[in-house]
Amino acid sequence: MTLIKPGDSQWKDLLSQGAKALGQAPDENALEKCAAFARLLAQANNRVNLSSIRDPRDMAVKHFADSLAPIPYIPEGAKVADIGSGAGFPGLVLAIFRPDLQLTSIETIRKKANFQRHAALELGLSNVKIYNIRAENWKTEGDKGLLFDAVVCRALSDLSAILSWARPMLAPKGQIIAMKGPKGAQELEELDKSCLNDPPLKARVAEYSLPIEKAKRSLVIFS
Ligand SMILES: C[S@@+](CC[C@H](N)C(=O)[O-])C[C@H]1O[C@@H](n2cnc3c(N)ncnc32)[C@H](O)[C@@H]1O
Repeated sequence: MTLIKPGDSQWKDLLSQGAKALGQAPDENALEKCAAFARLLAQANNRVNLSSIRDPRDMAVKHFADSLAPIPYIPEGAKVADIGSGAGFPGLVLAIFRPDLQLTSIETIRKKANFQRHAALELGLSNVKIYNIRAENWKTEGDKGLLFDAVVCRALSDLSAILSWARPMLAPKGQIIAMKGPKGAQELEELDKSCLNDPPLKARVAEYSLPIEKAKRSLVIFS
């Protein structure tokens, strides 16, 4: 196996392959921004613990390519919140691949939110705002009155907690996209269905394969 480094040309090839497997045709500008983001994350992760995914291949596939899975479900020009965004996944990658989106990234741990601010500035991501708050405090501590067409999250919490945090942030007809591992359908099956009332939400599951690794992943989509 050849040695690949975060953000080098082989790393970009891997991400490009992963993006294509998920139906996205990445342009060179998006690939280069992701590469720069990967280099910043790798450097920062040497100093402070921001993410347990450190292997460059895993970064390309499990962080960057996987972050693209919600793209087909997000309408053009949408206002999107990523809650519990950690070091910026999927939010910052969505903002890079979809400059039409207005992306709000919400993360409660200060060092992670600060890293995202640094990365967004370095990468010139003018469509991103980062809030170091808890998602459930959006209405009081966030941008008052701003509601979202889509609230996405990955590896955040169980579905009932996600719904309780995301629902108050939704614009009319907004949707919640929870990125889950292989057991999204089972989690939805086990969800207390009273969580889907008032106002009513419909739920569905879209399964996909993590590119290259072929591991099963799922999106639980509430709309
Ligand atoms: C397992 S990490 C996942 C990070 C990122 N979404 C990813 O997939 O790489 C979960 C993140 O959610 C953040 N978090 C947990 N509860 C939160 C809340 N109520 N509001 C905002 N962030 C939260 C944690 O601080 C942590 O960074």
